[in-house]
Amino acid sequence: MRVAPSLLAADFCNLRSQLDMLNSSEAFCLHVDVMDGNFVPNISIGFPVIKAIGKMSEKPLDVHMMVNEPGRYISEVRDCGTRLMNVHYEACTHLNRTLTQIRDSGMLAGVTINPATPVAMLEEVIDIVDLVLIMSVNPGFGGQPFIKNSISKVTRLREMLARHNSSALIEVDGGINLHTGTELAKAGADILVAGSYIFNSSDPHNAIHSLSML
Ligand SMILES: O=C(CO)[C@@H](O)[C@H](O)COP(=O)(O)O
Repeated sequence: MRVAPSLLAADFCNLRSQLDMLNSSEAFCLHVDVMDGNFVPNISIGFPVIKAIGKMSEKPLDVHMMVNEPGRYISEVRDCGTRLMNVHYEACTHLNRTLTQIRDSGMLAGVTINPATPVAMLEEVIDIVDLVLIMSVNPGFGGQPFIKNSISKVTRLREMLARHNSSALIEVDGGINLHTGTELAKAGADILVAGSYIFNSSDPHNAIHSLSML
């Protein structure tokens, strides 16, 4: 299993040491949450901080834009050294255009769906995405309980990808631990995003390792 630690749960007073730990871990990429206080109720970090993270990270950045109309920020996200930009289905008026522009900018394009959004809504864009992120909590906060129907959404998405002969990856984010991660692995998830499970652990390195063994 590929593991994407969510930096939202990291100790921002000690970002350098947190990134050193992640650089030497089995993490596949770093998941960076951007919140605008509008699409989601919370506000997190912006481009100057992400750029600094990009300079220190040896892992690719997976930037999750919890922002209305994220297409306005494609060049800023790319200039932070981002490998993959995730935008919400619910936040883009012109989703096809935004995903195409992300790819044209040289990044991989990810589309994200909220817990209440059916997988079927992705049918018309699935051929132009590199990754689908299924939110297994309502976005905006770390530490929330896992929403169980996310598991059957992974199954349905796996079927859709097969029908389209797509190699897009399936990422799941929110309430991930060894138990929920095991269920998601069985359903066909490729990447697990985890915040609290990793950063609240007394041994974050080992927490990443344990998820990577699923
Ligand atoms: O995007 C989000 C929340 O909006 C997530 O990335 C959380 O940060 C995951 O946190 P845990 O549920 O693993 O604590």
